[in-house]
Amino acid sequence: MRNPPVNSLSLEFLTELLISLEKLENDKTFHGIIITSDCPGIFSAGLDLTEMCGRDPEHYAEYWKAVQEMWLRFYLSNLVVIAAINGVSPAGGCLLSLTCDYRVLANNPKYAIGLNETLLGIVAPFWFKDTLVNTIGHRSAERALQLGLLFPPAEALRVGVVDQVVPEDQVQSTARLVMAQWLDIPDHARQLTKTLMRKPTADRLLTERDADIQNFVRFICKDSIQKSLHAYLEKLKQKKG
Ligand SMILES: CCCC/C=C/CC(=O)SCCNC(=O)CCNC(=O)[C@H](O)C(C)(C)COP(=O)(O)OP(=O)(O)OC[C@H]1O[C@@H](n2cnc3c(N)ncnc32)[C@H](O)[C@@H]1OP(=O)(O)O
Repeated sequence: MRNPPVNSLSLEFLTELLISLEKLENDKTFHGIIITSDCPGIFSAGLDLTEMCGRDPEHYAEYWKAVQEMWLRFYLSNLVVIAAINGVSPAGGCLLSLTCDYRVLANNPKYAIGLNETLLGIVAPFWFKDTLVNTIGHRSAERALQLGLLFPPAEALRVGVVDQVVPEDQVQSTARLVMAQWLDIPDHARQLTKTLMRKPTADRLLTERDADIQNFVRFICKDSIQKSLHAYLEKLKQKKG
C-alpha cells in the first residue's frame, strides 16, 4: 500500500485497492497476495477521517459502500491473503488485516494494532465486531472493542489478533514463507473451506447492506459525532506543534 503519509483508506485509495485485487483475482497465474505498507512505521491509519467529516450525506453513503466492498471482497477472496504488518494499524487498518488469512506483525513496540473506534467516540459496526470475534473469540473481542484496545506486538500475539510476531527485518520473508505453506494446500479444498468458514459472516452484511449504509449516514451526520471527529483530526494536526 502506498498512500502517503499514513495509508489512510480514502475513497480513491479503496477504489485502487479493489481494482488491484480484481486484476490479481482475474489473472489465473496468481494464487496469493501479501498486503504490506510502503509508508515507514505505518501499516494503515484506518479509514480516512476527512471522508467522514464535513461532507454531505451522499458522500458518506458512497464512502461507506466502498468500505463495505473492501471488507467483503478481501474477506471472501479466493486468493490466499497474508498481511505483513510493518507498522501501526489502528481501526480500519486493523480491519483490513483481519480480512486476511494470516497476519505477521513486526516486533516493534510502536506497532500497535486494534479496533480503537470507541476512543474516537464512534462505534465499530457489527461486521467489524463479527470479524474480530471470529479472530479472537467473544470475550476478548468484547473487552477489546469496549476499551478500544490497541495491542502492542506481544499482547496482539497473546490475544490472537496476529498469528506471528517476528523481528522487523523478517516480516516480508516470513510472510513469503507462510505463503508457500498455504499454497502447498490443494487450492480448491482450501478455497471451499475458506468460504465455509466466512460466508455466514459475510452474508449477514450482504443482507443488511443498505440498512448498514443508512445507519452509518445517520450516525456520522450527528452534530456530536461530527464535532468529536473534527476535534480528533485537529488534535492529530496540532500534534506536530
Ligand atoms: C459507524 C462509524 C464507524 C466508523 C469506523 C471508523 C474506523 C476508522 O478507521 S476511523 C480512523 C481511525 N484511525 C486513527 O485513529 C488513526 C489516526 N492517526 C494516528 O493515530 C496517526 O496519524 C498515526 C499513528 C497513524 C501516524 O502518526 P504520525 O505521527 O506518523 O503521523 P501524523 O502526523 O499523525 O499524521 C500525518 C497526517 O495524516 C493525517 N492523518 C492521520 N490519520 C488519518 C486518518 N485516519 N484519516 C485522515 N488523515 C489522517 C494527519 O492528520 C496528518 O495530516 P496533516 O499532515 O495534514 O497534519
